[in-house]
Amino acid sequence: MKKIVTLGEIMLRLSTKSGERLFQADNLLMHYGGAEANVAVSLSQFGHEVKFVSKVPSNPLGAAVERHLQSYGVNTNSLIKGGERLGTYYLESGVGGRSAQVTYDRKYSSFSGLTVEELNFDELFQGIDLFHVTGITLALSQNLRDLVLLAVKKAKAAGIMTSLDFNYRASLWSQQACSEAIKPLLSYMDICFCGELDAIHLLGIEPANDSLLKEEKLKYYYEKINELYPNIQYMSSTFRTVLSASTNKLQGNIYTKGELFQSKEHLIDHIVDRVGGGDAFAAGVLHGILEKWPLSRTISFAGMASALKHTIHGDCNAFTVEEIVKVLDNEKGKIVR
Ligand SMILES: O=C(O)C(=O)C[C@H](O)[C@H](O)CO
Repeated sequence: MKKIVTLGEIMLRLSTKSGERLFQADNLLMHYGGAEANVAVSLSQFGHEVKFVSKVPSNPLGAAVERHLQSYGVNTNSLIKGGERLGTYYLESGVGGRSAQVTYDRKYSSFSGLTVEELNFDELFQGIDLFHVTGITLALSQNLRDLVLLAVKKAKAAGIMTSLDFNYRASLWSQQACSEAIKPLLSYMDICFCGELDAIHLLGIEPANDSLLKEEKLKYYYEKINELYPNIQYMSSTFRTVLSASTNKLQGNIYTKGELFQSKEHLIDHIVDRVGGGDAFAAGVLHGILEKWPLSRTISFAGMASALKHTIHGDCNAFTVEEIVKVLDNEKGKIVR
């Protein structure tokens, strides 16, 4: 069991039933989610001691978020109470060729107002093995950009492994602004979740030769990123092919020291909910790295963790290591007795 801190925003998610536009809905389904919270939940399900750091309002919604996290075993002692409101997002579910649509309503949230003065990183990072953040937090306010930069510097100085999921969200900010905020973090990161589009549009890397296979292209991008930021130990991403809103193909990739390891390509049909699939994947990768598993096993586990997430409602993955490994060993379709 390792000790982990993740920091980010958790929101109320309100989603339409399948087959309904947002403006038609008279009933919305409630869940709680946020990239870093989703990773915290997964890693807690994997048996780690995980602290989620955030700020939520001091009202029944803030209390509900806390109970949600606690129900998955996440430590909420560093959940600060205060500020104006819980960020919210609306999800119009996709069907067939119509993809899902997210509408954020998160301005002036309690989390976006969180400042450096409210946290004591020296205390927070004591005995911690891994600190995980995502680019979403950087998009929310200047104080959060300052806070994340300070946090990763402090984590690195304390010898803690650091991880960043780029998680670019176009509706929150421009590529230019994201690029400016992300680059200063990269000299302090050990693990990065990023792919081809991040390399080109956020890090300014020259596009790979089009004649290359997609694996060769990814290796090219990771090599180029490593030339700029040699301290990054692992880079990871998924290849996703969207066949329809309910059928995707997904394959995991992890790269280290010039070598790329891949999971099998999962055909995920009958998708129940794909939100949080990337976070389930990231948590799987982080678990394998923390447990010093061979990277071939790490990436198979992460790919399967993500595939399983697509079968359940909400943003969080709710599978244990044993359950994921059992499906990996057993593959699908068989009755588990
Ligand atoms: O989109 C966001 O900002 C979220 O954090 C909501 C979701 O939980 C997240 O996108 C899933 O990765």
